[in-house]
Amino acid sequence: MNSLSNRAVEQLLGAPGPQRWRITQSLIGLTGYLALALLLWLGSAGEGALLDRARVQPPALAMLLAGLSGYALMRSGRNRALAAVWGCEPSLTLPQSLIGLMLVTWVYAVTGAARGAVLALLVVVVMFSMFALGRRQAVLLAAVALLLLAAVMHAMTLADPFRYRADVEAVHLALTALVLTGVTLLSMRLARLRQRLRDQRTALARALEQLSEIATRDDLTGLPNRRAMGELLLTETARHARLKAPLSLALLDIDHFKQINDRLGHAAGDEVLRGFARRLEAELRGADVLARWGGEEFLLLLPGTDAAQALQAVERLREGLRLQPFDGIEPGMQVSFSAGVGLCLGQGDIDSAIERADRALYRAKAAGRDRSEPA
Ligand SMILES: Nc1nc2c(ncn2[C@@H]2O[C@H](COP(=O)(O)OP(=O)(O)OP(=O)(O)O)[C@@H](O)[C@H]2O)c(=O)[nH]1
Repeated sequence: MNSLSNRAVEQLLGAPGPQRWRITQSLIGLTGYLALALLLWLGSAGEGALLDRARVQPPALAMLLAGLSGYALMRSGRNRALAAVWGCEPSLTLPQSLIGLMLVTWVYAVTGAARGAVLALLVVVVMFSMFALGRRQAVLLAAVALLLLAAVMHAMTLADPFRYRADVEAVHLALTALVLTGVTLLSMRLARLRQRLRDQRTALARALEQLSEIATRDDLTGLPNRRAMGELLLTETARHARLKAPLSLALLDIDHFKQINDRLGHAAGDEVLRGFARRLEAELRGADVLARWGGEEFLLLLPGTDAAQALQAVERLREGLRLQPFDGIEPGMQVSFSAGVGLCLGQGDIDSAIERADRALYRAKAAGRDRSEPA
């Protein structure tokens, strides 16, 4: 039963999303037109009716046609193509409101003594449209509504000055102008509030992005930090176990870094860390990830790489580093690193694999530095 009603809603309103909202709005418009056409029909029924059937029938039919075509346009999705051609938003609010205004002023012209009530409808059309329009379009729409009304009133006072007195029409026009001005000012305020809300949402999204960047990046080198690498290790080991592919990691430590700091200063030491990260990253393959593990220590993750290939990759990094001396910090300055390189056998092996790499790194340091040791 539930799925049946869901299917009926889907048939009527289309798939969920922004277009469904537009279709719903067009259905609300169609309902409004239907209600007004029904009122005109009822008001013109029977002997001595308030309204003249011959005069109200054409605008009533035109309203039905407009309501149905509005729904058909949205339901078929043709509104998007039209919006692209006209350069407006896909709800087609402005053209639809202009049609609504013309129809309502037409109804005003044919409803004789009952026409005063129609003015409220004019305000309703403008009010509904203003929620979707920008400030300039809102003012334009209110101005068009008043101009249309003034033109119809003028024509009526010329055609039948006894029934349509100029002073009564002028009062109608002035009151409508007053209400429309109020509605326009209110909608401008709403538009400002909506804009502020949009700006706040954008700022919030940007702040969240920055926060996640801060939480996962090392600010000195721009590399993923220890926390991000920890998460990556968990997902990558699980993925590689599923793929039954090897995964290696290498712990890299810059040699004699304390001396660099002591001799050149902490700021130069920072610059070396940045330059080291940049140089190594430039040599890495797309899938490999280098993270700052702490101090002058880096962890390299090599997906789809066995231990022998990982050792080769680390030696390629060493060669790349050798070819790019740190001239900007001190002419001819060479920076080297020692590394422990080995396989990681799965999620449960992450900590021990890092420990094995750390012990291998210690051996590389003990053996004279600037070399790699298998873990
Ligand atoms: N400039 C700078 N120095 C750092 C940073 N993090 C750690 N260090 C320094 O890195 C140095 C590491 O020194 P040690 O652990 O003795 O190692 P080392 O001098 O590289 O010697 P070996 O590793 O044995 O070759 C310490 O002096 C730390 O203060 C940093 O972010 N910036």
